[in-house]
Amino acid sequence: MTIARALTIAGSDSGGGAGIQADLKTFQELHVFGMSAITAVTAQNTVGVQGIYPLSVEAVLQQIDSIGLDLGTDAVKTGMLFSPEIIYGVAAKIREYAWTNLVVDPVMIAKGGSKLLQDEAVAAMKNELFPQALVVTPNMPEAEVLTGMTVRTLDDRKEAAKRLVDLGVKHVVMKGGHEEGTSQIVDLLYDGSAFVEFPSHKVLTRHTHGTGCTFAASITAEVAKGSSVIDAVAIAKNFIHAAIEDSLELGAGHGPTNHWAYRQRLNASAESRKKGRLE
Ligand SMILES: Nc1ncnc2c1ncn2[C@@H]1O[C@H](COP(=O)(O)OP(=O)(O)OP(=O)(O)O)[C@@H](O)[C@H]1O
Ligand SMILES: Cc1ncc(CO)c(N)n1
Repeated sequence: MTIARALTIAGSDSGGGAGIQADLKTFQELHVFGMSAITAVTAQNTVGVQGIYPLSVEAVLQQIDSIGLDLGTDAVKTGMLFSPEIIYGVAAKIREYAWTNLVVDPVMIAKGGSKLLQDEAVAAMKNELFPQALVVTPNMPEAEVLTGMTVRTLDDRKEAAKRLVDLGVKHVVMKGGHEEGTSQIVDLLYDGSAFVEFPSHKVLTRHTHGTGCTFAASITAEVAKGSSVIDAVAIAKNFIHAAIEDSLELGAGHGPTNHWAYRQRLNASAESRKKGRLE
């Protein structure tokens, strides 16, 4: 049996809902062996970010080498990268190991407003990481920073996606979680020639801590298993939707999503099919 492997290069969220913790839980749920290189340790919970402690560039790159020189990986996801120095180093390592299944979640700001990426790191991300990316997954505020344009409507998101493909990105998923005044959320996939829409109803909940990390980690896991990007996004959309719908109601603020909800639903439907056959 071949075992699909995925590496996340991201920040640690002590609260367990976002960052490295969300990524590894998601990889595991999708039957992918998860590995990590931590860029920064955050003291964080559902209420906010209480502290950010970036690691040295050397410490980040050594973790990547430990994986590159031994275990190898089938896909890589980047999340919170914090500084231009970390981005330059990470981009060089990804090039060195010729890791082409790269999913870049351009994490900038946590739900409470804390900065997880320095302003001067945006250019490094665009110049060094985007040209190597198979998929980039901006939310609407991130798309605005990356393109310099206002992103409110679906047409704005289509224009922003085109601008990101012009930077060398192969696929853009423009997430719609921040769209206001709608009962539907449409995530938009663009591959440089066509748009595919992934609609779902909007779950009315405040428990959306780490939705972006979990969504991008699901895409990474599916790509690691050999799925096409379009199939990976379809599964990721179902994974995050189940995780938001069956939320755990933890903490006093924006609680985490339920990383086992997708598997629980798959098991339940397999069980009822089995029962149907026996009856
Ligand atoms: N209330 C909701 N109901 C259903 N799906 C949602 C909801 N909020 C977000 N999503 C889905 O979650 C995924 C992440 O979208 P979003 O735009 O919220 O990312 P994000 O802002 O980067 O997340 P975060 O920064 O909290 O990790 C998308 O697939 C989006 O459709
Ligand atoms: C470590 C970390 N990465 C990403 C996010 C964005 O959800 C967060 N809140 N914390």
